[in-house]
Amino acid sequence: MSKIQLVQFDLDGTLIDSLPQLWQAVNLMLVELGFAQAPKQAVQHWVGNGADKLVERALTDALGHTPSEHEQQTARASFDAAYDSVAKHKVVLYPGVFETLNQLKAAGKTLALVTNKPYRFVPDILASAGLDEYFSHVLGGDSLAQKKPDPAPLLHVCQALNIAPEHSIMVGDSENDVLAAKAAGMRVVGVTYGYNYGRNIADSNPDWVLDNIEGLLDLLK
Ligand SMILES: O=C(O)COP(=O)(O)O
Ligand SMILES: [Mg+2]
Repeated sequence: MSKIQLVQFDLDGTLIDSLPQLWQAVNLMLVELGFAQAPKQAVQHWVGNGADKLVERALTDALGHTPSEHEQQTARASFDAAYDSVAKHKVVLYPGVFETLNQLKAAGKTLALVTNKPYRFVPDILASAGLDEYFSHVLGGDSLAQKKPDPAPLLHVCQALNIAPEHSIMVGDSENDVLAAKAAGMRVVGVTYGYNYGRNIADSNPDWVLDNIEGLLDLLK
């Protein structure tokens, strides 16, 4: 695996445990709209396809039906304001993240971040986590017309850096990461400690499954 030049990372559920802040923001939104709060596990299962889907899933659960365009827009504005106020609070990195990123950098790998989270939230979260100096490229879920599981963001990063997909690897916690990487012609590592709608990442058949991100260092030797 020494041929790998570029490592593309997912953010939520892979590098940081953002569920506490996402849960809090969803509940601030639900309360503002007059609904009951949602349990943490429900929110965990709604994360993965960006903020619009998170809001739509929470609203569908609260309303008992699919929200109208107007309901969705009102809720999304409420969620954005709430998440703006809490997203960068006490950002918790998973064990081994700094060590792994530092060693990959020291080994000369290029690192990129491809998240489905709307871009506007990402720089502050990275700065708060101490991760703002690591990535040559950072894409949010709304940076391009397509988001994961579409391969477009991963291929965009490869093209921008002039690195072939077979010389890149994706690391993520969700089937969206696995599907995007496979469609991009890239190998993929699934981490077991993230969200993935409460499902086992091994079921999505990533090329490797890791319980701790530090396992990457052995893989990429
Ligand atoms: O915002 C989401 O739904 C998931 O974000 P991620 O792609 O960083 O896991
Ligand atoms: Mg994720």
